[in-house]
Amino acid sequence: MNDNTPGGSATLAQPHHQVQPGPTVLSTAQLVEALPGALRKLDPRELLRTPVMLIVEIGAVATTVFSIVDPSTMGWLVTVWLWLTVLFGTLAESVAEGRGKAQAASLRALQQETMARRLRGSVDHLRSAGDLATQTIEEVPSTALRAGDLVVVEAGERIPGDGDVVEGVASVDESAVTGESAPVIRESGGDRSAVTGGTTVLSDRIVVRITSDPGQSFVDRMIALVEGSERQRTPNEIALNVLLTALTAIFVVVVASLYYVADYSDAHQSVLVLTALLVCLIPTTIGALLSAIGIAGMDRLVRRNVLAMSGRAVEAAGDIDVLLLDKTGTITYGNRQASELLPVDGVAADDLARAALLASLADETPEGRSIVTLIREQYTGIDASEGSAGSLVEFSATTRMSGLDLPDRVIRKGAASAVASWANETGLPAEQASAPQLTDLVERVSSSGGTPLVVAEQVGTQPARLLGVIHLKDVVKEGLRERFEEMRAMGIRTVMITGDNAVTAAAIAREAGVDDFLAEATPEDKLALIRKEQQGGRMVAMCGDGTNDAPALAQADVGVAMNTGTTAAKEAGNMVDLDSDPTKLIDVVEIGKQLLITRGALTTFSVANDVAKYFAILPAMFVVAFPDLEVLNIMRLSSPQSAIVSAVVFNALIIVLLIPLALRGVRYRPSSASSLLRRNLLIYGVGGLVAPFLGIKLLDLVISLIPGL
Ligand SMILES: Nc1ncnc2c1ncn2[C@@H]1O[C@H](COP(=O)(O)OP(=O)(O)OP(=O)(O)O)[C@@H](O)[C@H]1O
Ligand SMILES: [K+]
Ligand SMILES: [Mg+2]
Repeated sequence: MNDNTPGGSATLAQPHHQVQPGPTVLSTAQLVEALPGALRKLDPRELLRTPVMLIVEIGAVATTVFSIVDPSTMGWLVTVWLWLTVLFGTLAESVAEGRGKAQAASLRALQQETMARRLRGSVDHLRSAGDLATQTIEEVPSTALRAGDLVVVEAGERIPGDGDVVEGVASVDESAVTGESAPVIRESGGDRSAVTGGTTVLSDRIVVRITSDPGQSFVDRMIALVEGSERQRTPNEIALNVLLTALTAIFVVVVASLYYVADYSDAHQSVLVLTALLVCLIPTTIGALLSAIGIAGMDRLVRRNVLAMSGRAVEAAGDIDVLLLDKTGTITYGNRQASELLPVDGVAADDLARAALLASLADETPEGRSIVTLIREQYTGIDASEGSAGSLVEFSATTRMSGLDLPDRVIRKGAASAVASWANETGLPAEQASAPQLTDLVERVSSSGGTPLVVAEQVGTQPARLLGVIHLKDVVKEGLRERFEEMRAMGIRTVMITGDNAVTAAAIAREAGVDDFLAEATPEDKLALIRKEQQGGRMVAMCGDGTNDAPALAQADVGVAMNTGTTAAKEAGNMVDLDSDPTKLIDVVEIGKQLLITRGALTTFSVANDVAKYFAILPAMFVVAFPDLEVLNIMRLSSPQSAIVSAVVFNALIIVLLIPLALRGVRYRPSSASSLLRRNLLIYGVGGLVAPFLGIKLLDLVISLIPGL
């Protein structure tokens, strides 16, 4: 299993795969499907979230009562169209939600109950008792699994729940979740240990520690996400909603006082006319489409295989200044494999091999296992039986070393600087800890982009001896350079952060085409770098895959975890990229910007529209009482009644016409914020002012043909 199969999916060469373009018009099927949901949303308690639409509904109730008491053609026309206005609003939201339904249905198929083979006892207890997979096994339904349970999964079986591989290596078919058919490697110890419930093991046998309780799995969260049921409104969206509500409240007061003013000046206005006026003046267009815009933004991300757990992060992505990327597993495929052993002068190759083997026998990381494989293949006959008497010193990202403590000696392997300072502590003089020959070997490996692990041994209480270097190789993912260039054009600086040494980091940074790098970084350093950037007022995105990236992923404004990464990383970030493609951030940024622009454009359009409608209705209402208002009657509509009905109909139709735009998003082209603003004000502001004049005039020509108007 230790071949060089990329750990990520193989989709990197074609980052924009399978993105269906959004609809340009609504299909009848879509509308019919969305209708039941739209009707349910007419419940006033649901409408409380969008007070603008609640006011329209109250208005519709008022005109219904009015029309029953005092029936007229105009009364019923206004009433019907007011109800349609509310319905079009709920329909927009329902259509937006509907787009995720098919995907949710296929995800639900992954949740079917399977039998799981659960091990009795804790992992440590089982491990000390021998091979995990031969322990007592009980069959339980997958729904009975709880976080902490251990299960065995073999080739051909479905993984019964989310978890981390604690023993073994397997190739896994994750296509049901990621849509990518190439199998991925999942293995214990490293950053590729997380498995998703519902995916299938293709080869070998793994022991998985379940990490989620029923109902809280990754697939559960995905379903909630694509259905939009868990959508939290973002601070921006809430602020805009408050603004729209305030505007609505002002118009309610204005129109109510108009009732008295009109009465006083003998130009009495009916509840019907005033309600129609109110609905035309309040920002119904954006009120109706606001929620659909947000849902559609999340949906566009899902279509690009990115799961955003928070809408706030999607909006933040629109303003990103810096992108930090972990190296191993993010920029590279994360399959660091031992490729050669390089002993220093005076050390026999077999002695280095034995020490390296001893230091790796119990090392469950992919690096450790690949060292064992290499030595077993190339240095046959090395005896490492004494290893069983030793105790493992596990690798940690903080010490950057691992090894074995034997009764008579201690063996360490790890990052050159870490091993050098350890050797120094055992009494090895500093100049010997960085002897020129060893430094040469380290340089040689590093400058090729490889990771050097220095191997050292301390016998008794003597100073440690440095034996040589293990060359770990990793492969940079394809197509990164062009995409990082695109980011540069968008004004985003890319910085690679790695626990590796500076020379390796520089080589990989050059190959991948990032702007800058930070080497020998501990998890704390990664976190500190993000804080520093944020304190400088910059918005930071972070892409990572490892448990050691988790704090940084949590701190970043946008934290994108690779799907190949650990459970800890996926839980810490606010997005997961199912394709494990760090350059996917470009799409995330574009969608974030597009979301903000679409909301701004439709708000501008909505308000401009309402201003224009004022000129259609007010002259019509008062022209009989005040003939002087004739100068304002620039639209020359056929009758006051027809004018009012036309305005109400236009107000409702414009919502339906704009649903496709709300769902698809306003087109985003990289350009400066100010030119974007200018362009949008021009199109949506001026467009919003002109549209009602044309629309209402045309409607009036038709509506005036109706008898009684
Ligand atoms: N199994 C291991 N035993 C000893 N040392 C290791 C082992 N694995 C990695 N190292 C050393 O520790 C350093 C840090 O490794 P780690 O996987 O934490 O990197 P990182 O911080 O995630 O950065 P990146 O993923 O970007 O390379 C490596 O560069 C390597 O020198
Ligand atoms: K309106
Ligand atoms: Mg890593």
